Amino acid sequence: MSCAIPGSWKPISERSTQLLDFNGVSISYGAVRAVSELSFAIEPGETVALIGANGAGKSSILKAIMGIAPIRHGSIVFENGKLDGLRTFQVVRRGIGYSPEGRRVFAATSVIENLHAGGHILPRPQVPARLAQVLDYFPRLRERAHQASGSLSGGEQQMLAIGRALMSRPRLLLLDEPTLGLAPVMVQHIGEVIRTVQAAEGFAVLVAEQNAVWALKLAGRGIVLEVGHKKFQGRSQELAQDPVVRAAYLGTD
Ligand SMILES: Nc1ncnc2c1ncn2[C@@H]1O[C@H](COP(=O)(O)OP(=O)(O)OP(=O)(O)O)[C@@H](O)[C@H]1O
Repeated sequence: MSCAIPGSWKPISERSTQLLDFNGVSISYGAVRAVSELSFAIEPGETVALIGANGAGKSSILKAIMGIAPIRHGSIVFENGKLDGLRTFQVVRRGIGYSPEGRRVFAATSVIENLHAGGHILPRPQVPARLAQVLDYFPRLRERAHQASGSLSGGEQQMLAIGRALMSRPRLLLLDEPTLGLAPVMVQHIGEVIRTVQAAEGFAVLVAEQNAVWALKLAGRGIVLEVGHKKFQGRSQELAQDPVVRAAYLGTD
């Protein structure tokens, strides 16, 4: 097994400004082991891509951070506080936003109501300003503010899911398969919006994606997973040029 570890990648003990420390974490669903003793860290403001085939464990990692998937071993530390055992709303309160796989917008309620749901941890007086800011980031959502969310296109629902996650002003944004099922033009647009908002707000992003080409363009670093194990990690450019990674995960050789 080859593993690209660039010079800039330092062991956790040598880092000073770590935002998230995912440390030796195993995730199991009954007898099914989804992730085995996996470790990685995220620094403030950076974007990290989790890539790998179906069932590699990408979603489970995000769900474990959000307190949705069960952690069997290891610990998850965010800004020096353990997340283990916290419920999802408590994780959001700590500063992590989550856009789940499949968007999971509340279909019968309006765009505005969905966004309000994402902002429930904010002090009430701050909600209108944050709502206006998120609608500035996504003008299409402003145009559709009072429309039922279930009537939006797939791309618009994805924007809504990201906008809802942004409402809580996260310092780490988790995105699960944000390009799934979207047309190429929308895939590109979603990437541009994420980059623009991130530049404005400075949060870090952890994105789980099967579209490895897109994810490695968005992210500075990538972690390639195979059945719950880290197979490769490195700077995105290096991974994108690695012949083994290209053949196995990028559909190129
Ligand atoms: N709720 C669950 N109950 C039992 N097994 C599960 C559950 N969720 C995930 N798994 C299993 O855990 C493993 C990892 O799944 P996970 O969804 O994390 O992978 P993934 O890389 O995100 O794949 P996908 O892109 O298909 O979502 C798979 O073998 C999957 O079948």
